[in-house]
Amino acid sequence: MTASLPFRVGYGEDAHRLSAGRLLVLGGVTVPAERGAEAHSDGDVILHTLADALLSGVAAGDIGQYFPDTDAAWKGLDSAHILKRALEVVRERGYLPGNLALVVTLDRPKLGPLRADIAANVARLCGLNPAEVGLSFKTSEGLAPDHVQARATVLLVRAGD
Ligand SMILES: Nc1ccn([C@@H]2O[C@H](COP(=O)(O)O)[C@@H](O)[C@H]2O)c(=O)n1
Ligand SMILES: C[C@@]1(CO)OP(=O)(O)OP(=O)(O)OC[C@H]1O
Repeated sequence: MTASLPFRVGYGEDAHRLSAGRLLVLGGVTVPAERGAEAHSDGDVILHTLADALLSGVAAGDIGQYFPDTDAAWKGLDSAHILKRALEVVRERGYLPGNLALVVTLDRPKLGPLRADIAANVARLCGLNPAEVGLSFKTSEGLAPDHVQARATVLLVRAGD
């Protein structure tokens, strides 16, 4: 792919069921919670959705193609590795992340007190300033109390511009 466009946009989503005995990891930060995400990996919906958004921005598929959940090698995987691979693909195609807009839907616990920590860690993993990481939290208003979900939009900027 030639980097013909100065900017590209990417979008991603991910959701996991909440279950007892699992850690709740969001943006690489372990959140004190009674339940965590059921998943093949660590179930970090922020990093999964972000990696999918990055890949979609350069039309490079999705994380399931790079890290199939049928492969035992990825069991318990730290999702920072998934994000790292997606960032490499974006760079190989001539782009860099500009800013990120993330939304997490979770009824409990409240995530507001962890907003700065999560944004700082996501920024660090992406090589960005925390001011480039927008993080919104929503409850499902009790409509989906047993899941955690994230959505992300990313701006990609042509490298070297
Ligand atoms: N897990 C969550 C969910 C929401 N918040 C914050 O609560 C406020 C109200 O959210 P609604 O979904 O009821 O509109 C909002 O300020 C969210 O940031 C939260 O901290 N943790
Ligand atoms: C990350 C992978 C691989 O460990 O598994 P999960 O942790 O279950 O996550 P999901 O968001 O369903 O998608 C991608 C998978 O291939």
